Amino acid sequence: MSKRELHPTMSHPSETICSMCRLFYVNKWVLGTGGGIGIKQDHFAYISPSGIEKELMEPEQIIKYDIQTDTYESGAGGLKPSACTPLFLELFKALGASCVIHTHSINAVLCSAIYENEFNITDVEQIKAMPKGDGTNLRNVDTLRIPIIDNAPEEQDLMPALEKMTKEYPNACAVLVKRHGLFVWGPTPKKAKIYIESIDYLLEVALKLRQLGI
Ligand SMILES: CSC[C@@H](O)[C@@H](O)C(=O)COP(=O)(O)O
Ligand SMILES: [Zn+2]
Repeated sequence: MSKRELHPTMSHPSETICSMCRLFYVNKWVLGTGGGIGIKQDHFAYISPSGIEKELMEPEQIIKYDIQTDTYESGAGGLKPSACTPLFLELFKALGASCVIHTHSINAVLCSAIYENEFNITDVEQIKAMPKGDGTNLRNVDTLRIPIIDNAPEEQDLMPALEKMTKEYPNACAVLVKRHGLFVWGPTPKKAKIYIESIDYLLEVALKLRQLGI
């Protein structure tokens, strides 16, 4: 993925969504149509379409959703926006995110099953890539906390738990959904990418430390 593809003024959000999904597919984060991305720009949200292989998406298939009117233009082939659209919109509105990434990463699914209500980790260098919520980053000795909410039969049914989470964790940049996956957000696509890469790495470290009994 080139620097240009993550630069808000150099690349269209639809291109950024497609190139990030191709990258995430290699990590097995968006296999079998799972996962998706929403990017907010002005009063529009660019959202991956529902039910298609996310690594094969083309920019013209990305849905342009008007946040003010709650309407959208169908992507090429009459595609609908992701089932995660209400969750993306809520994270834009409640926490000021501009990019939300959803994956079905194996590390996320395993950690969501092992930890009860919150994943937490401290004393790992990569924690320093994570935001504290006040414009600075956490220190390696700080604790990164990621809330965990229960899964639901349909994505829209996750809304009450997501809304509760945004009030209890106003500085959060991620939430795990039990046995489902991970949502990570940031003020730009580039930052959201850095956060999700760091979080997945930290989830894997936690799983391996546990396996080793450390
Ligand atoms: C493998 S189906 C997964 C979906 O139910 C959902 O959780 C998901 O991640 C993607 O939904 P989509 O509507 O295709 O954007
Ligand atoms: Zn999902």
